[in-house]
Amino acid sequence: MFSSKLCCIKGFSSSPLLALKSFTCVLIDSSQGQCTVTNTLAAQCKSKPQRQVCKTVLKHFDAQYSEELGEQWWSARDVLLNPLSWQYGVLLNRFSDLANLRQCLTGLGYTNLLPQTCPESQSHTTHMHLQCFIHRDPVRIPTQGHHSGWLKQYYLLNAASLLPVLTLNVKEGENVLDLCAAPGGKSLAILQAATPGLLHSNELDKHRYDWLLKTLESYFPPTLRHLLSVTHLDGRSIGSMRPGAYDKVLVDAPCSNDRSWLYTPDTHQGEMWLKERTQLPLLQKELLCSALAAVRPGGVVVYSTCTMSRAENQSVVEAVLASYQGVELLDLDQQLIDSLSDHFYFAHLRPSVGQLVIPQKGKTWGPMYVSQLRRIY
Ligand SMILES: C[S@@+](CC[C@H](N)C(=O)[O-])C[C@H]1O[C@@H](n2cnc3c(N)ncnc32)[C@H](O)[C@@H]1O
Repeated sequence: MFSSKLCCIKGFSSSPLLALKSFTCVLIDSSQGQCTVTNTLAAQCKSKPQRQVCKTVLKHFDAQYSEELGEQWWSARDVLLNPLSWQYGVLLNRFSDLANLRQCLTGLGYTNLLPQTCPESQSHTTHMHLQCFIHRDPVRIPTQGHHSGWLKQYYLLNAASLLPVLTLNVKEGENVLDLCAAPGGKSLAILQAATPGLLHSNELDKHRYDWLLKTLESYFPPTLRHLLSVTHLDGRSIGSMRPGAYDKVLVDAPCSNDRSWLYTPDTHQGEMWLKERTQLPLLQKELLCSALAAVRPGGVVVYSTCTMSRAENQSVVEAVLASYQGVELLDLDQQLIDSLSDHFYFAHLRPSVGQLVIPQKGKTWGPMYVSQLRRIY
């Protein structure tokens, strides 16, 4: 029987998302560097009810993904239908007081996703600052609450979300646009990887824009906030408003989020989403074109989604490449792919445009699609 650990950071409330039956609670006092296993906390932890799979969405996925991904879909499906097997990444905040947190995580069996020594010859130097701890088991530590004037120590995420940021490979002083930024996980990861000259994080939805502001405030020190610009605009207009203004642009596009759609609370909502799904590729193409207009000649645009859908991934990139002059498709860095292959399963794509991480047993990260384009002129 699988057994999972739940960590409680002293002084912060815990909010476990999974059923408690098979949990061991772990108390971390990171200021002392001690990790104490205790079952007494179990009684204090309240679980959320198990989520129900939406049969309408599952049926749709079965038809589409078995055709697009073949056997790979059926093994991804097993993981998606078993939330108790899901892994969670812990992205450390280099601006916070980390005290002995690294040591505690290591003591609990966490390892760093990215190598921390990077020979000169390697092109991906952004690995150096970015520290994401992962566990081979479905261990989840609690999120930290917002306290004004205090910087959070870590951000929980699907570790495959770092692939677009690693591909963007932001260098010190570069001007970067995160076109669809809320709730802010990737903006935050960009700021961990390097200190840009400017990070412009944009979000269309007002509620999510407020959430984005809060994320940045919780993780980034006031002394460096002049490096940030946060806007509430339609990303489709930024290309014409600020042509050629950025060295790098990330388009983490609105998409059919396979993981959460599968757990749509009611069938009617599921049906609505599946209808809306057909509209997404047009929006995604417009956002990608806007990003290409916003990047300088020679600059790089990374397009990403958290769906496995070919129509929202390869087909969007192919359509933009066919219609937009002076743009080329770049392969993702092979050293990066190789270094992540121990943890991520990269799907075999047809056509092979970009890279797609899909969940598999023991490597439950993803879905995450990433492709990289360069504006030539
Ligand atoms: C996949 S989410 C982004 C996640 C974010 N990058 C992160 O890592 O936390 C896509 C976001 O795009 C926003 N969005 C949708 N349409 C948009 C548009 N036209 N312009 C800008 N943002 C948009 C959505 O509200 C949503 O917050």
